[in-house]
Amino acid sequence: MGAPIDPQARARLHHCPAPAKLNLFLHVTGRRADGYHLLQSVFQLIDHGDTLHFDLRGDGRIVRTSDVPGVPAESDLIVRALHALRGEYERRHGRPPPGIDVAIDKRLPMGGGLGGGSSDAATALMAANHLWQAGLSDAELMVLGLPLGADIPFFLFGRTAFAEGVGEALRAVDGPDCWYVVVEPGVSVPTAAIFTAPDLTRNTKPITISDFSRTQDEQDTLSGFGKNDLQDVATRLFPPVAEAVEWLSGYGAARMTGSGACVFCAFSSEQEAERVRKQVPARWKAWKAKALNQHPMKSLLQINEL
Ligand SMILES: C[C@](O)(CO)[C@H](O)COP(=O)(O)OP(=O)(O)OC[C@H]1O[C@@H](n2ccc(N)nc2=O)[C@H](O)[C@@H]1O
Ligand SMILES: Nc1ncnc2c1ncn2[C@@H]1O[C@H](COP(=O)(O)OP(=O)(O)OP(=O)(O)O)[C@@H](O)[C@H]1O
Repeated sequence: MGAPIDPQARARLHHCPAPAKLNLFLHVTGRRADGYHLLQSVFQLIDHGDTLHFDLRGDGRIVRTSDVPGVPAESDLIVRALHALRGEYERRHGRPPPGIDVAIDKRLPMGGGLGGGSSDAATALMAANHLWQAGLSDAELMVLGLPLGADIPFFLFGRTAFAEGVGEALRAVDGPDCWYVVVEPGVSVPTAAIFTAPDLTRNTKPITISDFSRTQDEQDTLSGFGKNDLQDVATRLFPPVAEAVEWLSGYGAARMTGSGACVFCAFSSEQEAERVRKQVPARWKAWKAKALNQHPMKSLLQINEL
């Protein structure tokens, strides 16, 4: 049995955004002793993603009320993140928190390189921390989230970020003010298959944060900085990804995000992005999205604090 629901506290948070991320570039600079790869990347939030709904329960249970095809509830990163937060709550407060129902409107494709599962988990941590009044700082939530997904700390950080390590060392950078067209090539790319490929580039020379920031100041930011070191392997193993890169490259500096499969290209206006989106061949799903400079949960929670 969880703690009784405080009638003064708000008992629900509906329409919570879990936005996607794009990796504007992604360099593999080495490998850790445990096999995980050291990365350098700029993570950019965009205004397209999943939507989550939370309701407190009186019985202490954590219940996913919607079906996510291919993801059983017990392995869902949302549910696993909520269990981790419940454990931390119990350690701090000496009693379990109230329970919680979570419903998911899933829009982001799995194995898309858009960080969907990690973003869902980060939104769940922010929402439950608020509803349970658990009192964890963002930094403490990041520590809870990192073992579950390398991108979770970024989503909790909630700003355009220069990331190092496996994605946990984050520094805020000014991101571009632009629109993206994102093409879903219709395949799901397992991240592990890309990182274990023998011919993966693993020795890109490390850059500094100012190498990136300087190009943002001086150059046309839409032409793209660096490259995605995972792209050569992913396009070889998954031909639809190669086709999407080739097609979108006809309109600008197109590139894959994360370990794929999705491919994106930046445009300076919504109209230009819409014009290109309309021409995407019908065999692919495609959408446009705006670059965000702050995670929308941050403002939503501030409003709820008032
Ligand atoms: C590549 C990125 O999409 C960049 O945003 C992410 O770092 C991927 O993070 P993720 O989806 O949370 O990846 P995980 O599901 O933890 O990793 C799957 C597998 O990919 C490999 N992996 C992942 C991340 C990393 N930095 N090095 C790796 O070698 C590991 O074999 C791991 O077992
Ligand atoms: N809530 C969730 N949403 C999506 N996938 C989840 C979720 N929980 C667990 N998973 C598992 O995580 C896997 C990767 O999904 P995800 O959408 O995070 O991939 P991705 O977009 O390629 O992410 P990344 O950019 O981090 O590699 C899925 O195949 C699924 O098995």
